[in-house]
Amino acid sequence: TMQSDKGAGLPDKKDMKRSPASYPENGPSQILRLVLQELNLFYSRDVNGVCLLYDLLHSPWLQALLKVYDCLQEFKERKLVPATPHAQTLSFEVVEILHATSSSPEIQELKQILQAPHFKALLSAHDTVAQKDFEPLLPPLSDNIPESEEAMKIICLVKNQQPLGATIKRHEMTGDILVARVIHGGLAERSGLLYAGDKLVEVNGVSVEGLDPEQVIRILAMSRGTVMFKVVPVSDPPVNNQKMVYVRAMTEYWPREDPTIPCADAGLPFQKGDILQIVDQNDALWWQAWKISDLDTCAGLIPSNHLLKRKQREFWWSQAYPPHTQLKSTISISMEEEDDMKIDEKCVEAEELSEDKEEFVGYGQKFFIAGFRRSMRLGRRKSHLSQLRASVGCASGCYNPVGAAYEEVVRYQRRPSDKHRLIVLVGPSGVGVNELRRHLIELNPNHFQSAVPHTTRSKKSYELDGREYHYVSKETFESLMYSHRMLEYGEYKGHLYGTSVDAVQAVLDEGKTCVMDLEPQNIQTARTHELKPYFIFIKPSNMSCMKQSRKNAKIITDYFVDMKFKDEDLQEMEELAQKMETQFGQFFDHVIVNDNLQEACAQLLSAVQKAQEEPQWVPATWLSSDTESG
Ligand SMILES: Nc1ncnc2c1ncn2[C@@H]1O[C@H](COP(=O)(O)OP(=O)(O)OP(=O)(O)O)[C@@H](O)[C@H]1O
Repeated sequence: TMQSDKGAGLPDKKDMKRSPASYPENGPSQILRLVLQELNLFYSRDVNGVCLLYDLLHSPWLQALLKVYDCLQEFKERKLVPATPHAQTLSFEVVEILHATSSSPEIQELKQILQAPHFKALLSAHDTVAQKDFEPLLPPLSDNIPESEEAMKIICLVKNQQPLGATIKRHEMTGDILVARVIHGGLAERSGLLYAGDKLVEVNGVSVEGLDPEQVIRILAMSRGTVMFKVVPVSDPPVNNQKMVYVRAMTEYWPREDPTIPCADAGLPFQKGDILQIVDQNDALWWQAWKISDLDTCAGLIPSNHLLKRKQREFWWSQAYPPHTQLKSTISISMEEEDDMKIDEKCVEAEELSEDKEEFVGYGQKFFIAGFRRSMRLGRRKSHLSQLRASVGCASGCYNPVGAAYEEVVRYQRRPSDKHRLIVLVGPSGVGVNELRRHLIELNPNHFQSAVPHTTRSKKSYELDGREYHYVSKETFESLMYSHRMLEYGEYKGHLYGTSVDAVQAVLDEGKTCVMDLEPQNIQTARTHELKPYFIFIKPSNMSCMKQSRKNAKIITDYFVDMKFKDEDLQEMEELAQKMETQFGQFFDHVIVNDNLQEACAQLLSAVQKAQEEPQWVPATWLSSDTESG
């Protein structure tokens, strides 16, 4: 019964839909009135619980609240314009008038309301909004401030045992102590209060006037908890709107050994090949950077590209950068005269034949692996020896240009549709580069492949063009050389041997991974966007381990066949590896120590898979040339 009764008393739905603002008589207070009328009927009939509900709904506070709600609804849709922006003044005037009028209880009440603090505050807020006066108002400056007076800022920083993250310097002309730079991610920078160029006036209440920067630093060092600075702020604080760049360090840098660094503590040491994120290049000489392997510390100072190149040039002659050579036992022989070479010919030729057999049957495989020929490997070494010889005693030939100190890099993730990256193994002669390469290819010969090298020697009866070698004329070979289409080449017994870019491309075009080894001098030739090579450095273990693991290993020389490693060979291999790392370490994407062969093979396989499947840092130019061509 209640439902039907209630329904009868309610306004019909059509009316309800209309906006309560335009018909306030249909608003909640009106509805309440109607509900109360209905409840009244039940009240008289004494239905259980109705009294309680009636009293609740009848309560004056609820009715007042709903009236306020109705009014707000009404005003919500109107654009409000203040009747006056000076309600406070008006209120004062009204109070004045009320004072002068004869007092009645109503007048007394009105005076009380108008003078109550919360009402005055309400009017004040009203006027502020009405006048749209949202700016803070500063007291006017007094007229007698001298022209030279500078605005000061007092800054308190809680040190908490961390460095301040700012450096200071003395202005050459004025002798003022200035904030030289604020280190990214450091305390000062995070506070957002101290800027490069701010002039220090006081530190912890001590005036710095006439002090040396070192003395100021001593004051700073003594303060443990809070440091208080009084500074004259720089007129236009520098804004850092540079985009962040990632670079590969092409050289190493040790701030503690650099007497020119403004603050050795703030320096960032790095090694060749480290990836750095440069966050500030505002200064022409000193940049700020993070090592991506160590992002939670604050940034450090590094020399700018220009400055580091200059430093490299200065240190150039004092550093040993000998070109990579092979083991001495082979060098000493090769450096001797032609006669020795002749004695040797038979041995090598015989050896090459036996190696051929090995390639066909020795490994019990049905496939053929090109590019492991002894003559080719020896030829390549020879070419470096001749380079070495040519540079001896030739002043201009000794010039080794210094490249960029940093190389911009980007993250590259190979998409499944992209060609595989070329895998290049680099290592000192005899370390096992070819052993590892051969093992990798044998693991999955359908996926891993060598490139077929070129030669100018004539084809032997049992060979096939394009299988052992591409047999080409000297002219063709030389034109490939001169047009930079040869990744490496050398001469052996009057014949040229080498691996071309196209031979590598042919493997990649088949959707396979090309695996090759290169002398480190040729790394730069191979570093192109079309091959996107991934360099793995194969390195010997320590002497005692090597002696053990190389007990039965044989060195390849062009003189002795199947010669065992002597201690000095191993010693020399270690030295060569060190030199290679010093000179070319920046190019190595991965390093494997070849001690236990099985372990080294497993590491190689996993590194190669990561190179193809996981994001890696590559020179930025590789990707920009991709977009240009695509
Ligand atoms: N981890 C290893 N344990 C034992 N012997 C090894 C290991 N790695 C390589 N060898 C052996 O060392 C010798 C030299 O290896 P390999 O011919 O691969 O050297 P390389 O680095 O290719 O040198 P080169 O460039 O002079 O040809 C071979 O007899 C090889 O079997």
